[in-house]
Amino acid sequence: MFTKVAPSKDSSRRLQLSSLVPWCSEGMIVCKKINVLCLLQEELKIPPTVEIGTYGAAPDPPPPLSSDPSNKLSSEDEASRSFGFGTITELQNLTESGIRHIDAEEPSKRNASYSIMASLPFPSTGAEEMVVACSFLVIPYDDYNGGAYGEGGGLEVEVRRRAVLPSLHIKFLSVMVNKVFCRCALRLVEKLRPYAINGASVNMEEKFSQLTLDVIGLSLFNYNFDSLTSDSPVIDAVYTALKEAESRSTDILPYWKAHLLRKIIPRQIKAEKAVTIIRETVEELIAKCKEIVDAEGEQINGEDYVNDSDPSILRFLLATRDEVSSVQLRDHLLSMLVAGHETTGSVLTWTLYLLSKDSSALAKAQEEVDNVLGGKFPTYDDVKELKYLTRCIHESMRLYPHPPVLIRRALVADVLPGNFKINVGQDIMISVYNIHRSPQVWDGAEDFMPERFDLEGPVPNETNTNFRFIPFSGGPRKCVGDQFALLEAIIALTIFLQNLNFELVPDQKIGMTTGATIHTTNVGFFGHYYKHFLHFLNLIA
Ligand code: HEM
Repeated sequence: MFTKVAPSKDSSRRLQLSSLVPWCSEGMIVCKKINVLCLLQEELKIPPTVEIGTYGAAPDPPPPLSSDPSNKLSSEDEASRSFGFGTITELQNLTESGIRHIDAEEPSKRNASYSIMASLPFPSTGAEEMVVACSFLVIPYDDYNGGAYGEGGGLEVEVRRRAVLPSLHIKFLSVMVNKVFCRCALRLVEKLRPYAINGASVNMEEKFSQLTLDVIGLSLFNYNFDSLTSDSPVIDAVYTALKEAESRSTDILPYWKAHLLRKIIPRQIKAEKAVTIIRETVEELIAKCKEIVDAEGEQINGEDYVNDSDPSILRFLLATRDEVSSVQLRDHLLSMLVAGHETTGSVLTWTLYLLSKDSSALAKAQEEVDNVLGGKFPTYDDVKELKYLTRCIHESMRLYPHPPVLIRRALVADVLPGNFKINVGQDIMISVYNIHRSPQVWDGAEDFMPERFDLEGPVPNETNTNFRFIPFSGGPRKCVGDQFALLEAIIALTIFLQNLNFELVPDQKIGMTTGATIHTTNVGFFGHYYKHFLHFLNLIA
């Protein structure tokens, strides 16, 4: 998305948003590929292998935890299984029509991922999926694995979450606001100033991607990618690996699982090299940090421990001295790098885009920023007062959720609300995009209306919206970085709005293309056909 910038103060904080980075293949091709994949899987009777965001070779399909389907709940039990906000029966009542018929008569003839995808009518109302989302996102690890950012089995995910969650405490977040988020955002503004002065347009998707890479590097390992300023082999490697992860999520066949092919196909050779560079860099950072922690005999003092000279998550994790190997630590950190980089960059891109299309919302957000901060840097406490801007970000995540689809693989046979019969090894895909844009779920579903989320009410999440709003997913696999990401996005936009005005470069046809997140693209389609097409694409991408 290209934008034109102008310095704030005198005339304006104006930046022109314009065209786009087609990172991924054009949408129609993606959706055809997935269809073909599903048909092939059905034909060959192999479990689906759609993966998003994994590094390196994918693990083998997990063995079922329970080989005895009779251990499953009876239908009465099923109906009364509680999900914290109601039983399945109540959930079904959330939609007027309940779940639509979805080829449930002959489930054994189909692979469920195909079955579920094919039988939800396109465009789906979103309401059906909301009900399913309510139920299976909150089911414990043992029953479903696979997430948007990796396929780790239940235990692996639990270990990872237990390891990283304590590091994201409030004190850490407030230190990050000051030491990392504000500084990186200011650096972005400095980088944009020349564009503003010269009246040149700028690709904001690229700039936000660089910003969020710098932020996540500093926060995770106190490593400055400095991608806003420079190019380096490590930055190249990160982008190559991320792009590969995204491409794999839409490849027709997972040919890259074959060891030999990984050694001869140029794209795979490049990807393997990139992953090696990243792994070695992170291993080096871990080793260095470990040396310092050991030399200082550092001991953690309390749950909200932050080291002043190095407040990173790596330092916290090493100082806690939990039983975790360097390889595990490296993989925890890399999964956070993948999960936390492009997502936040995309949220920033689309929020800016939406604000550029709605001058009254933009004016309100700018006014709030000026009133609350009066030109000073935002602190952790100030963020609570930036209510309108925060709702703009929520509304942007409603319209453009990243990732647009959540994936789970069933480890045991199950029956979801609406009598969706699920067999072991089958994939279930929930289109967050459809839920978030469903007219049965939202009034003015396609409109950008930040006020729909009460400014004085609680921050919207999956629980207080009954799974109508699930940008960070929900249940045991919910995003661990939700608070971090929200703060990062609020601070970046605040500093951006304080310093720059912006407008879209006129006459652009901005569209979407999906990978692990929704990217902007100027390969556009118009009107109803385009929307219809996207609905379809996002349901199965
Ligand atoms: C606005 C930005 C972000 C969005 C929209 C987002 C959204 C999500 C979603 C939807 C999931 C998948 C959950 C599922 O499969 O049910 C997820 C997982 C995850 N996110 Fe985020 N995320 C964001 C930023 C971050 C950041 C900044 C971090 C790290 C600091 C992070 C760390 C993770 C991790 C580690 C997982 C995997 C959890 C697991 O393996 O169970 N995310 N995120």
